[in-house]
Amino acid sequence: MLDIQNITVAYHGQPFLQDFSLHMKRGEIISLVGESGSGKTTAIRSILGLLPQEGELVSGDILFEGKSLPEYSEKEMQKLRGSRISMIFQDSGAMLNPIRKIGSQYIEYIQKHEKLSHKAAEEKAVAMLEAMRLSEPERIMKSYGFQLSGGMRQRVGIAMAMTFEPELLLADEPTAALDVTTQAQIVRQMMELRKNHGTSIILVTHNLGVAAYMSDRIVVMQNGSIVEEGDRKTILEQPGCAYTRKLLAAVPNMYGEGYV
Ligand SMILES: Nc1ncnc2c1ncn2[C@@H]1O[C@H](COP(=O)(O)OP(=O)(O)OP(=O)(O)O)[C@@H](O)[C@H]1O
Repeated sequence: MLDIQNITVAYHGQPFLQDFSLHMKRGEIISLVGESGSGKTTAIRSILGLLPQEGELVSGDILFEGKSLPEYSEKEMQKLRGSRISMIFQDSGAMLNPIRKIGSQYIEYIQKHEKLSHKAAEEKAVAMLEAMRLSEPERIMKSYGFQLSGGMRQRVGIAMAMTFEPELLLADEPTAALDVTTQAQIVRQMMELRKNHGTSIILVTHNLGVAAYMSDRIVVMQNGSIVEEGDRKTILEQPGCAYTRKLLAAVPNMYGEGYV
């Protein structure tokens, strides 16, 4: 479903992400792991054409269901984002407008992608918030972002990203800022999305525990390149490269569901 072919991304004209390739099947979960600055975010932002101004995709191609994403117009991309491909960030809640109530933003977002009455859109939003195990969804709809905790805001952002059961979910450190219980809930929610809708997920994470728990495959990155990739078991039990071993050694206790 997604085929990233040898892409190179430059910042200020200097190539950084080099020759990055990734082939992904429907319903697959792949984690990108690596130290800060290794290029994980750059890789997933290029898929959606959301590189910062200084960044540029200089070569390679990204095929989504056989179509070249870099050839999409901005309008076509906007239609794709948030419906067929969604992205969640470490602080998705920060994308909410602070001076508007959550409900009106959520309803507007739904109506942008689907022809629904105000009432039907509202019901859909409330149902998604409930699915994120947010209690009192009606109250949340009437709140401003600052009236919610960071973890609640994050779950609102994730609910929005999941509203249209995307075919591909790009998750950039989605649980990093959350407490362990909320982390586990969100991880389960993502797994359910895959189970119920066959969503493919690319997860960027520092947390090898989360990567170990969720992914079918793990891709290890360093300095803008892939240094190792393989199925979860191989990477965790027989890492081939010293850098992967170092990352693994830095995780105190990564086995067992208790970690996530
Ligand atoms: N806006 C930018 N302008 C210039 N260089 C950038 C910019 N964004 C990223 N870079 C370069 O790309 C490198 C990788 O950044 P990226 O965010 O992709 O890494 P990462 O592995 O996701 O790191 P982190 O885990 O800290 O988010 C940075 O160290 C920097 O050199």
